[in-house]
Amino acid sequence: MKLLMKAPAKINLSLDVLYKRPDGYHEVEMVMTTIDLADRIELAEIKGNQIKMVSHNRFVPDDERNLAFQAAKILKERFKVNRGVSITIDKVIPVAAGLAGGSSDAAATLKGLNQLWNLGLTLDELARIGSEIGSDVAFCIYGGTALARGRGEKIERLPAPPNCWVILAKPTIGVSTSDVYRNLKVNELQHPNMKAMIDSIVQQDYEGVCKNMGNVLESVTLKMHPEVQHIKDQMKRFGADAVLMSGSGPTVFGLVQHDSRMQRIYNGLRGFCDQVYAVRLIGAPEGIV
Ligand SMILES: C[C@@](CO)(OP(=O)(O)O)[C@H](O)COP(=O)(O)OP(=O)(O)OC[C@H]1O[C@@H](n2ccc(N)nc2=O)[C@H](O)[C@@H]1O
Ligand SMILES: Nc1ncnc2c1ncn2[C@@H]1O[C@H](COP(=O)(O)OP(=O)(O)O)[C@@H](O)[C@H]1O
Repeated sequence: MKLLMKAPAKINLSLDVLYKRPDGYHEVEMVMTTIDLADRIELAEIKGNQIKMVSHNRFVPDDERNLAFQAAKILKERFKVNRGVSITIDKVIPVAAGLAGGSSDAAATLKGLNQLWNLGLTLDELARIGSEIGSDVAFCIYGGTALARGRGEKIERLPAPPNCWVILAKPTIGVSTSDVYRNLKVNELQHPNMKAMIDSIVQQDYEGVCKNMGNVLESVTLKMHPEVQHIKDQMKRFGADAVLMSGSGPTVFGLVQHDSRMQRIYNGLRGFCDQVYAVRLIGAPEGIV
């Protein structure tokens, strides 16, 4: 038997860091939402008792370092599953980009294998297992829009934000999430207004969402990589309503509601940035409006 899963990317509409914890992680508050840019994962039963990992992208490991492999391994060991599976990733989401591609692949693998192996786990149980793999995996299990706290694994679901286009531009640099957190000066941050962001989403106030976007990790990544600031400036100049870096970066996203303005920004950015996408916010979990 075979299963095809969609693994959508996320953006952080708002990302705040409250303090550094004794365990080395940072206590965060983030509003996250899924976008219509997704990897495709094929899960196929194979003979034997192995996990076979297939990836045709040179930046994506095809062994136990892959987060999807780790997801399968945890389920297999914890629930004593004596069956083989091959996991094939068709990579669409840019890698090491602040879009949670690896976390989303892990989440889709957990959800798919839960079905394929008839494990009967709830979303909450899958999210708890996912958070052992990475801080963003729990959010990716639920999808949609959520406030994430703790190190990112405590999820409170939110309604979908007002509909709009998301234009993404990724400069040709990779950013290490742990480097960004390590260089963060937690006492010198300009905190975004998380409550105003959540209220704007609940009230379907598009201008409010735009006005309250903020990401404290920009203070590190923009200094390390000035080209990210340059892309932000260009996106604003071409007419985006609001512009922000996603996660630890380096991907920059801009929001816009009008189709013609989206097209103008997209065409403008294509002139000097290789990886540019224009997608819709999904905002609600698949199948739920
Ligand atoms: C910054 C964010 C925002 O959504 O996303 P990305 O930019 O990676 O997409 C997340 O917080 C990233 O989540 P994720 O990529 O799953 O992080 P993990 O694998 O758990 O951790 C990678 C490293 O980042 C640091 N880390 C991560 C999360 C956190 N709350 N505090 C931390 O200090 C730790 O040093 C950890 O070793
Ligand atoms: N399935 C996967 N897809 C992408 N990267 C993966 C995957 N599994 C492991 N990785 C590793 O995780 C690193 C971060 O990848 P990714 O999840 O795309 O970025 P981010 O954490 O910025 O959202 C990559 O450099 C890659 O080596």
